[in-house]
Amino acid sequence: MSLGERVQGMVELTRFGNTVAAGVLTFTGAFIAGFSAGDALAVVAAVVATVCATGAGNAINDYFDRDIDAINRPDRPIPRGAVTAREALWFSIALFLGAVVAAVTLPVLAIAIAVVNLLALVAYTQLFKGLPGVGNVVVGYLTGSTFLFGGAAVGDPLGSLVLAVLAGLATLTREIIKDVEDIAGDEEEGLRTLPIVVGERPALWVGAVVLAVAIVASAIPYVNGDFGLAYLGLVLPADAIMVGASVQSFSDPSAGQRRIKYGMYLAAVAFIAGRGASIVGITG
Ligand SMILES: CC(C)=CCC/C(C)=C/CC/C(C)=C/CC/C(C)=C/COC[C@H](O)COP(=O)(O)O
Ligand SMILES: CC(C)=CCC/C(C)=C/CC/C(C)=C/CC/C(C)=C/COP(=O)(O)OP(=O)(O)O
Ligand SMILES: [Mg+2]
Repeated sequence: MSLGERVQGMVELTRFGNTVAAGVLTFTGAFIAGFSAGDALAVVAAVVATVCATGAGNAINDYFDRDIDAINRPDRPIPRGAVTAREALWFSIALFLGAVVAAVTLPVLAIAIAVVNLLALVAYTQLFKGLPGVGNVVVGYLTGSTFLFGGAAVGDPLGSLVLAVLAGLATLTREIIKDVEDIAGDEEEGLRTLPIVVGERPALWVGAVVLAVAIVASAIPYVNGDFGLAYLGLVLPADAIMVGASVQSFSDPSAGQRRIKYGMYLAAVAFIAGRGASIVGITG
């Protein structure tokens, strides 16, 4: 393999798009909680810690999954020979260290969230992924926690609590649907994911109920007066996209989980717009 192919393999190991998205979520958490110019360094450190941690988590997932991926995902960097398993492991360790170095500069609560998250990322593939629903809850927690982490970095972890809980619930639903999509491969690997244990339709119903709770709760920032019409005007279409996606997941899980992700991005934009409007004094 040429140097270029190895570097491309390393970048792919991190799932670059997802790592950048996770960094944006942490920045959003800090923005919703409220930051000033004096928080700039802490926000940068929190974003760097999130990007490194997510890249490390994805790389170590491919390291542990290398035999399974040789069958199910032969295009991934380790099975196709772009990077060796050892290189992937060392790359992941380097990224974990980068996350630790960035995180130790933050307030103690942010450090605590980082420690829990780094341990969860290391343990995910071997410990949580194969237990019914547990891996899904862990990924939901990790995604939601990025907002808490951004808030904690600027001294207000609870400032983005509603956003964190909604993101965690919507991610939980999406992960359950993704497990329905992956039943064939996961069964071959001997994993006990939720749809394998309880059946496809019951699992999709669990996902639908979790999403329904999140959608009802998405009214809270408007009802309690934190955000105004800018929020409502964007979160309602986001809710509608996610309801449609949940219904679609019963006939086409793959399309359903992709559509939920679009709804989640629009919901995140609704929070940013709601906060932006309240900063400039538009409260209606
Ligand atoms: C009901 C309601 C209003 C919910 C709020 C939803 C919200 C604000 C979500 C924000 C979080 C968000 C935009 C997440 C983006 C998706 C993401 C990066 C999820 C974490 O990824 C884990 C997953 O395993 C990666 O999968 P894939 O995308 O298939 O590579
Ligand atoms: C705030 C801090 C410090 C960290 C946040 C870290 C975040 C946002 C993680 C979210 C993304 C995540 C859960 C990554 C972990 C690795 C993972 C679940 C990878 C998915 O790998 P695939 O190979 O696609 O799926 P499976 O291995 O689960 O089948
Ligand atoms: Mg994997």
